[in-house]
Amino acid sequence: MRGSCVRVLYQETSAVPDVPDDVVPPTASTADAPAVVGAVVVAIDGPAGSGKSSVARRVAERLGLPHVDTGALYRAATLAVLRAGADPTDEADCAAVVADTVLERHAGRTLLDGEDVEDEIRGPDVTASVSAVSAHAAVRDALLAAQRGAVAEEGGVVEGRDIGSVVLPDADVKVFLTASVRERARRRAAQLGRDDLEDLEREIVARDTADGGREVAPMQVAEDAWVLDSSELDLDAVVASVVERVVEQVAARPRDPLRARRALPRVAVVGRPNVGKSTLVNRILGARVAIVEEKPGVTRDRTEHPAEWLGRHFLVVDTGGWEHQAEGMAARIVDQAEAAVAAADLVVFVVDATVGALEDDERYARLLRRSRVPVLLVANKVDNDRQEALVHELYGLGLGAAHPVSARHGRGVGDLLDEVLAALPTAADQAPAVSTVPRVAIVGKPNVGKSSLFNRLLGEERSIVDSVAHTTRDAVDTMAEIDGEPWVFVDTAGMRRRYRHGEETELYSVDRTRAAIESADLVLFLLDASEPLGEQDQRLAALLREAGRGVVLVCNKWDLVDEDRRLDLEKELDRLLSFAAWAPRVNISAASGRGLRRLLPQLRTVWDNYRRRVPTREVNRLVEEAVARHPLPRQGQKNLKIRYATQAEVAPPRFLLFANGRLPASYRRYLERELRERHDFTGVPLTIEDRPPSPRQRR
Ligand SMILES: Nc1ncnc2c1ncn2[C@@H]1O[C@H](COP(=O)(O)OP(=O)(O)OP(=O)(O)O)[C@@H](O)[C@H]1O
Ligand SMILES: Nc1ccn([C@@H]2O[C@H](COP(=O)(O)O)[C@@H](O)[C@H]2O)c(=O)n1
Repeated sequence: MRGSCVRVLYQETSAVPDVPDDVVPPTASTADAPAVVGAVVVAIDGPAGSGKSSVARRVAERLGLPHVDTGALYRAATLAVLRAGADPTDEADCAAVVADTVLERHAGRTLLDGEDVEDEIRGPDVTASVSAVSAHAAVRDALLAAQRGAVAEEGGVVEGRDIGSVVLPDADVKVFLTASVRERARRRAAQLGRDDLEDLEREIVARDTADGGREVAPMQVAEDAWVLDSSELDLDAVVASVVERVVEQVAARPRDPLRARRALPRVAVVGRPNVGKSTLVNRILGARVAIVEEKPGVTRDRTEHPAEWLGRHFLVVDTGGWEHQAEGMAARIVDQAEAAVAAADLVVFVVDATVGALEDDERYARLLRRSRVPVLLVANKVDNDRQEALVHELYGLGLGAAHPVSARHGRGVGDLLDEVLAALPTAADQAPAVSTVPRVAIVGKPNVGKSSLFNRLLGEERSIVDSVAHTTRDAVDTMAEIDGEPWVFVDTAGMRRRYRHGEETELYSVDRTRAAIESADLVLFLLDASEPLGEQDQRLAALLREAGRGVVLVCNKWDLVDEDRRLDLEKELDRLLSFAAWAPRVNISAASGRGLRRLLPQLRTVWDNYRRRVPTREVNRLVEEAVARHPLPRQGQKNLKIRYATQAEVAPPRFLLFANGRLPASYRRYLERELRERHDFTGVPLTIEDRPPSPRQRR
């Protein structure tokens, strides 16, 4: 059997290697896929000939997103059915054909079992039968995960009939593109060079009726879709309004750090060679459809695949076999497996239950126990009840009870996936809500005066409203009202003192400070102005640089600073905080209270700036004017162009530039300076990202 699976690839592919039964190998690669930052998903549904493909392709091009033509998949599946001589109205026949077919899309072409069929699927025979084939639940099921997976990482502009309602109900923007039947027939006639308008109208109505009247996933206007009637609009006007809509939507999207930092949680499947990892991965990906994808910079020894279970999406990372003291190629595989563990949110450690725990399994278990990643131990090859007893022998690995599965037969895999979901972080776990009350972390090396500053800030008339202890560590956040305004001070327990070896020390650690900074909006970075700045200050500055929070620099012990020290300090500060020239500075003496009057107003200003939003129109005007003053450089043969600009996020502000190539960092810095000149972003880091076209669009 040629593999009991439909493989649907939306990536550039090389030759498809021979594969053993039920193993889907990684074959695709994206040369330099853009980072998963602010991936946008645009769904464009609509009736036949309404302009979906033309609009989706251009919108994708303009926004630097992949274009996903789902109709091409149904058309290719239909061609396979016709070629097999199967009956397009017979669900079982169609499903059987589709299950034994390899469908690929790359560079705008459609391949059926390796053959380019892009032109043939657009012909009248396929068009006449495609509605019948696509009405079958079994066919739709087979293609569903592939369509979702196609946008799981990079986002994309996806066109079809049920994208906004069924395939991607969480799409950022949903457009239902329509036009009168007469207009669509006219356009089609022009496109195909036909003049039988009435026949064309009849064909269009027949396809709309079938697609809108079927029981499964009919064509329909999704509840939150924007209906755009293009009967009296030309193509450019339609494209411009869709792009504008997307840009506005992205700008209005609430801050979502999970999405911004990493799209999906990762589950790494690891274990010795031949314990059944790949078979398990294929089971997890779903019996019949997998988008096989290689990540840039990742060799075939470690591949990532979008997967879904009970409506939740995650990435499954398939790794090569782990061996102790491996050399050469095997050593590289081990490196990749270890890297996969380090980057994972959850590790599925597979052991062959029929041979029990070998020395290498024990070594690997020790390594995993030391890692901070949660681990699910899986006993594979448990094909029947009798073999369940084998599981108990794996307790000795110290990773808890093993989950018995048979990856080959699917036994126990559903239960395992339930466990995977339970162990994975949810979006709610990872994405702190947008703050309405500012959260402030006071950070600085031990004994720099954090507690004194905190007490001074709160003063006598100010009331502590509440202190909330976290459950996982002894951090305490303090909510306080200062001059009638609520503030949260993060991890105030970290400022407390404790005794160790007879000495008073602070509860201080870099990890703890990092956690405090990450959970805050604003940071008061406290330095001892009276002493040379040292290594600990540098370490904290590095944390600040990474975290991208609002910052007020506080130079404490100012009463001890003489003229010589002041001159040295300026130089030291220039070096230490060269990346944060935007941070305001207040010199204080927390002990005497001198200078403190100025601190709270600064903090308020930074808080306002941190949430500042510049309207899209204004951002575009500013960029246009900046480009007019300093034209963009050429990139090879191409004139670089910024097509749109928008502020995609607040708190902290993030700007997106949709360009036709990579903008030099120096140019982004220039635009940052322009933004700061016209808008008050004192105290706030600005991120200026460009979104060049995806590799597929560059071809
Ligand atoms: N707003 C428009 N004004 C004029 N022509 C248009 C407009 N939109 C699309 N067209 C033209 O109409 C024709 C059909 O468009 P297109 O193939 O993109 O439709 P479609 O919705 O993808 O069709 P199908 O569902 O059959 O695949 C193309 O020649 C396209 O250039
Ligand atoms: N999401 C989708 C996309 C398409 N179909 C079916 O495929 C036919 C061809 O689509 P085109 O966009 O290429 O015209 C279409 O008529 C539908 O029957 C679908 O069902 N769902």
